[in-house]
Amino acid sequence: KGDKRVYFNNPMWPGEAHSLEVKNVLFKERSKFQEVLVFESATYGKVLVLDGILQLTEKDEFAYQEMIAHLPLCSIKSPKNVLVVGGGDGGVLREVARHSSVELIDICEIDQMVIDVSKKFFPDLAVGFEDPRVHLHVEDALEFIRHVPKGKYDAIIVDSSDPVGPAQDLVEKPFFEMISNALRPGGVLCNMAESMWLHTHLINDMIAACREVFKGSVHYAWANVPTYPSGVIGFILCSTEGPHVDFRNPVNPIEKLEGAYDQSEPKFYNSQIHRAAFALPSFVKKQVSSL
Ligand SMILES: NCCCN[C@H]1CC[C@H](N)CC1
Repeated sequence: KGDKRVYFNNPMWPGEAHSLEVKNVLFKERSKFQEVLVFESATYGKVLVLDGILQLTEKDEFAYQEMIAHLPLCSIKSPKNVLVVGGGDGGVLREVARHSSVELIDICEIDQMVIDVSKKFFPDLAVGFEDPRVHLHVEDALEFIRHVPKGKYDAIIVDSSDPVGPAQDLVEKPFFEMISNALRPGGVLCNMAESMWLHTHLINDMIAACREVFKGSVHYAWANVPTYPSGVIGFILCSTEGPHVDFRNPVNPIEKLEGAYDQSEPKFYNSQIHRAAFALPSFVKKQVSSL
């Protein structure tokens, strides 16, 4: 058939590979941290790839950006101060900005090239940077979080790439301890947590570390994102000791929020999907509860 394809094979998911047909390559350079690739796909719009790992496509990015933002923010009454770690494409910022109670959105992204590339090729995601509440910090999150005053944030969202390379430190206990310190009592963390089909050990290690650090509650949730490996992506939701957070009953339902950018509702997230995200297949329940 002669179509050109990019193959997403990686040692993290041996023996398998997802591929997308390429129409043309739009950008390919090495930043200080990683290779940044943008291509126009045949059927999923433009695609962002970091070190050979698919980060997002225009067609299905909203599933991930909405879930990682609204699962935590709809679980607490009126979030005010929010920190986004990673997320340099701006998609999570776009979703956080839907919450009118939010007054401050700090974002800490290590790679300026990701931000520049998103503004050039993914304007519907980079729109997130235009909100006046957004304060951009281009630096290593490990350094940034070390200097955050105790209890500053109501919610922290870690929109990281895979823990190989720049994001390696973001899945370890010292980082979680600094995150916990930066959250108020009853504050919430939402962390990208890979695939229940592919990353059992990593998920176990992350949940075990979170259970030691976060004395409120720790839950695993998941969503379908067709272009991520195995078609699903997980999230770990944690709350610090203090006012109880019941992640499975959103106290701040999205239905009553109006979009900061347009009046359209989120395209994937809603209160039923919120509840469903915490319903786990039995093999995962057993694995997670046994930790
Ligand atoms: N902000 C774009 C999404 C980044 N999250 C992805 C989740 C799946 C991973 N294999 C790669 C990063």
